[in-house]
Amino acid sequence: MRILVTGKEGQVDTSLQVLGQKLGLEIIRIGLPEIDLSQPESLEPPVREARPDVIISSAAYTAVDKAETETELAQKINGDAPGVLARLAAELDIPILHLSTDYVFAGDKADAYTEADMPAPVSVYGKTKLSGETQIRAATDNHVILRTAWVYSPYGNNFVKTMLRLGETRDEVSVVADQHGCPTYALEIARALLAIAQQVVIDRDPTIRGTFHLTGQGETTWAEFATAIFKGAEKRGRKPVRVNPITTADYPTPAKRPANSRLNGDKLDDTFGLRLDPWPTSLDDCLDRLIGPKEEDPS
Ligand SMILES: NC(=O)C1=CN([C@@H]2O[C@H](COP(=O)(O)OP(=O)(O)OC[C@H]3O[C@@H](n4cnc5c(N)ncnc54)[C@H](OP(=O)(O)O)[C@@H]3O)[C@@H](O)[C@H]2O)C=CC1
Ligand SMILES: Cc1cn([C@H]2C[C@H](O)[C@@H](COP(=O)(O)OP(=O)(O)O[C@H]3O[C@@H](C)C(=O)[C@@H](O)[C@H]3O)O2)c(=O)[nH]c1=O
Repeated sequence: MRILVTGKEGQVDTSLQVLGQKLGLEIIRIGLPEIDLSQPESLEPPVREARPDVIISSAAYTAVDKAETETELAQKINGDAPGVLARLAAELDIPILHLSTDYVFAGDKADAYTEADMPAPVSVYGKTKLSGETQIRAATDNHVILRTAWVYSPYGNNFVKTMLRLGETRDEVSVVADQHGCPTYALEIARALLAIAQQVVIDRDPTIRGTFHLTGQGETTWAEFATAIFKGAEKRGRKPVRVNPITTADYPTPAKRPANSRLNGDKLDDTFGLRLDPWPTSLDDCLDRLIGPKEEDPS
C-alpha cells in the first residue's frame, strides 16, 4: 500500500514515517521545499506522480498565536490546501484521511465534545482548520476527518519539549490550570491512522467514513500535564521543577484557547475498534525517547 503524507518534519508525519517503516509500508512524504501548501496548486504534480492508494493530510500551519496575524497564510495552508488535496483524492478515486483539531470548538461545554457538537472556533487557527474540514466534506464523501488534540512526541515542536527546555534553566514554571484537554501522542495517532488507512483502502463502506475524535485516553489541564512532565523528567535524573498553577487571564496570549476541549472518542472505538493508550503511558514512552529510561529506585 502506497500512502502519501503531507509534511516532512512535523510530529505526525515523522511518526507515520517511523511506524510505517517498522510495518513495511510505503510512506511517501511530501513537503517544503518541493511543495508549498500556501500555493495549494503545487500539490497537484507530486500527488499525481505518486499514484497513492490513500492520502493522509497532516501538514498544517500550527502556530496558534501567529495565525492571529498571518490569517491569510493560515487559511491557505489549513483551509484551501486540504480542499485541493481532497479534490485530487476524488479524481484519483482514493480515500483521504485528514487531521483536524479540538480548537474547532468554543470550549464552553461542560462535558467532552462529541462529533455531533457544533464547532464554533474562537481562534484564527481553529477557524482555518474548520474551513479545511468543510472543504474536504464538499470535495469527497470518501474521507475520514480525525480531530485530535494537544499533540506531543519526540519530534518537532510541542508542549513537552517546551517544558523540558524551560526546566533546564528554571526551578519553577507558571502554567495555566483552567484549560482542560486530552494530550495525544503522535506515535499513537500514527498507529491509528495506519490502521484506519488499511481499512478504508479495502472497504468502501460509508459507515467507516466521516468525522471522528482521536485523542489519548484521559484528560488533564496544561498545569497538571506540566507537573507530570517534570515528575517524569525527575525520575530520569533531571532536577525538580515546580509548577505554579495560574489562570488563563494570568497568561495573556494573542489567540484565545478553549477552556474545555476534551474530545469523546467513543465513535472511533465503536467504528474502528480503536482506543489510544492513556496519555500518562504515552508520556512515559515519549520521555524514555527524549531523555532515557527511568533511573533505578535505590530502595
Ligand atoms: N500539534 C498539535 O498540538 C495538534 C495538531 N493537530 C493537527 O494535526 C496535524 C499534524 O500536526 P503536527 O504534526 O503536530 O504539526 P507540526 O507543526 O509538527 O507539523 C506541521 C507540518 O506541516 C508542514 N508545513 C507547514 N507549512 C507548510 C507549507 N506551507 N507547505 C508545506 N508544508 C508545510 C511543516 O513543515 P515545516 O516543518 O518544514 O514547516 C510540518 O512538516 C495538523 O493538521 C494539525 O493541525 C491537531 C490538534 C493538535
Ligand atoms: C509555554 C507555556 C504555555 N502556557 C499555556 C499557553 C496555552 O494556554 C497552553 C498551551 O500552550 P502551547 O502554546 O504550547 O499550546 P497550543 O499552541 O495552544 O497547543 C495547541 O496547538 C494546536 C496546533 C492544536 O491543535 C491544539 O490541540 C493544541 O495542542 O499553555 C503556560 O501557561 N505557561 C507556559 O510556560
